[in-house]
Amino acid sequence: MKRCRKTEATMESSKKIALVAHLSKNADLQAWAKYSRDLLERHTLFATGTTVQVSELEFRITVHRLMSGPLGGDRQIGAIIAGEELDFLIFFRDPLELPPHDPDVKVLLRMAVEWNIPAACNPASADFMISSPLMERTFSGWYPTI
Ligand SMILES: O=C(CO)COP(=O)(O)O
Repeated sequence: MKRCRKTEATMESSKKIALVAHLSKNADLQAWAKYSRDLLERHTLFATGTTVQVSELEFRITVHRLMSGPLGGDRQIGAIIAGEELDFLIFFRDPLELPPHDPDVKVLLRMAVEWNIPAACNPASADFMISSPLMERTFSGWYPTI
């Protein structure tokens, strides 16, 4: 199998962050976003359909709206990753229930791993990652190229 080469990439101090939550985890994301609002507002935010409504309405955080997850939102985030326009993924998944678009979820998480995107799938991981000193400065990592 052909392997990818890794090419250096730099994240700026203002990160591009995608926020996603499955329906049963919207309350968790809401609570986490409220707690982390001051940190989040320094960055550029993207969110899928329902998640964006929760974030904008409750906390007045401006986010770039993507499609709802079941209608292609996860794949849109994957495309943003492939376009080298995403630095960070916060995705509160429901581990107990498979959504109808589970294949899309798997692709998104696979892409986050492959593209070396920090991905937090629960509030504690998100807390540790958003409070990292690396969030406030440029960071040199790598991304895959064939
Ligand atoms: O289903 C999702 C991610 O897989 C999230 O989609 P919504 O934000 O539209 O609920």
